[in-house]
Amino acid sequence: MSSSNAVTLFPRKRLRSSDNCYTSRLECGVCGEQFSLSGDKVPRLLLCGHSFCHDCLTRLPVQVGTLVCPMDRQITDLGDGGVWSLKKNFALIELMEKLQLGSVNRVCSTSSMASNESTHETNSRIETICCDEDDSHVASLYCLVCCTNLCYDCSVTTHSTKTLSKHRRISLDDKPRQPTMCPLHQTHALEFACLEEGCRLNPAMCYLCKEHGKHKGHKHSLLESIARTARSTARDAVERASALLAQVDEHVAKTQSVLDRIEGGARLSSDQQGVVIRQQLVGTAESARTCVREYFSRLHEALESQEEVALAALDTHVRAQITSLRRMHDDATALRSHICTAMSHCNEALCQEDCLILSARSELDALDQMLDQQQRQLADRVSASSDILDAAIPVTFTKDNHIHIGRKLEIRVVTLGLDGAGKTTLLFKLKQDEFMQPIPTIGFNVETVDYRNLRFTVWDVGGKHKLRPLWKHYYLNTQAILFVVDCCDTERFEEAHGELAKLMCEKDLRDAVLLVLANKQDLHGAVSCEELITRLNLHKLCCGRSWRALPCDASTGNGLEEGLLWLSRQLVAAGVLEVV
Ligand SMILES: Nc1nc2c(ncn2[C@@H]2O[C@H](COP(=O)(O)OP(=O)(O)OP(=O)(O)O)[C@@H](O)[C@H]2O)c(=O)[nH]1
Ligand SMILES: [Mg+2]
Repeated sequence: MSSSNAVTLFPRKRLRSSDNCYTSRLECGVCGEQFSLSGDKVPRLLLCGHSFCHDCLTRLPVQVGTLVCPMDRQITDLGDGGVWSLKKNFALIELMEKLQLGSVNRVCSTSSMASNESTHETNSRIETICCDEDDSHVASLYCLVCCTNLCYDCSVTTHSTKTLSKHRRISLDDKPRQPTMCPLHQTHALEFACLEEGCRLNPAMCYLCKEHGKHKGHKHSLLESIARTARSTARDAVERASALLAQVDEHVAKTQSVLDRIEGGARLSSDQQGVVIRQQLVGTAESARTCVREYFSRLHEALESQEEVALAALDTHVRAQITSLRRMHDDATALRSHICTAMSHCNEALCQEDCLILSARSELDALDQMLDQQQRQLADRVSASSDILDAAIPVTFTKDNHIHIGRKLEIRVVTLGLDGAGKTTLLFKLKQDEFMQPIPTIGFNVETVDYRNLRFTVWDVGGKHKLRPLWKHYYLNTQAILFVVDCCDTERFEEAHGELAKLMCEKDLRDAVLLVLANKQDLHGAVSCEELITRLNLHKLCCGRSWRALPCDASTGNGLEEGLLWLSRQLVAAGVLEVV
């Protein structure tokens, strides 16, 4: 084999500085080329102890069956076999094998160090072995004769001769592994694995360990088959890990992209001409903050304008009240002066003699009449202006922030429900705090019920079947519906449900709040309010409306106060303010 075809066991680039000291000893002293494990460059020993490659030895001059060492000129007998009869330098070959193994291990350890940088890269480096002929090529074949890793091209070029082309080359995956020798019996390879639990830490053994040594009689298996299983497990794990890694990468990218979208900030991108553009992106967090700020800014503006309207209404009210009070005050002062004048006339008359007082009789009668008249007028004026003569200025706000100034804010309520549910009884309990036995209502009853600074005008309409078509005439401007149900009359729950369902569809009652009164709780057999809610399916029926169901009974009035409070909270902003 020519030197160009010589199998290079140690690609020069792979040798570390510590390996350089071996290099000179692994080179033939004649041609200066590296020894190989076999073939033309295999080292052979002369009797003097020097080694030269087989190729060079065949070129040295043979004199009478002897060779002269080119180093110390000592003579070695060749015998019949010529150069082939010289022993190979096995010590050197073994050293070269060990160095080769060390080189492979270093490749692996380099790969594992790189795993800290990226597990992906690690996987590919473990798989990648360089071609021994050219480091820049990736090996895919292994020559069983030359013991070299080769890429396809180098395999063709280095094995082009007739002899070398017969070398068997196999896929790198099928490359036979070097057997590991037993540390106790160095001539025997580790071929078996001990399966005993106690030998778990160090299960590999050679034939001697198995038959006669410390693993004698232990259960065992072939090291190769166990290693194959372990390798297959490792391969599966690598596959699964790489699939998982892809998922994790995707997840990491996604979380980062969401973070970027939330946080915003500077982004670099390039346009079609490749010019890098810096963009400042607004994150969604900042957009949401802007949205909140804008909403409250609009709300502040609306509230400020509503406040101005309310203050203007209050000022107008106060101005009107003051004007009326001043006029009333002036009138009263003028009246007082009239009365004083009349009094002094009367006092003067009292001092007159009898005949003189007689002549003043008609004048005194007129004065008397005038006093009567003034007294009546004053009483009328005082009763008509009871509101004006109150220094308190109660204010109430509706849900849409409109101001109501004065004692009572009027609320229109309509009481509906089946006949006999207790509507009229409840109305009288509210109005007069009395439990009455009313007759069935034909037509309607109407009463006002004062509650704090609200005045409820309650319309109670008869619930008999033939009267129900009249209910619709009471809907307009109704702010609240009281729907009364007799909780003892469970057989008519379905009928009650049907009537309530119709009410919920009425256009004029769209904005009215609904208070369902579970009445007659004092009677034995009355279902609870919770059960009524379920039986009438109120959550579904009243969905989207401001509604509540409360237990009550008209005999004691239990639950009515709570009902009025709930109504007032629904109808008036900030609840019901106490009159100042
Ligand atoms: N024990 C008890 N009886 C009640 C209660 N509420 C109403 N009643 C009685 O139930 C009956 C019917 O009451 P009404 O108030 O007339 O019923 P209504 O809903 O006005 O009936 P219509 O006017 O026909 O629509 C009367 O005998 C009431 O005394 C209650 O809470 N407890
Ligand atoms: Mg009635």
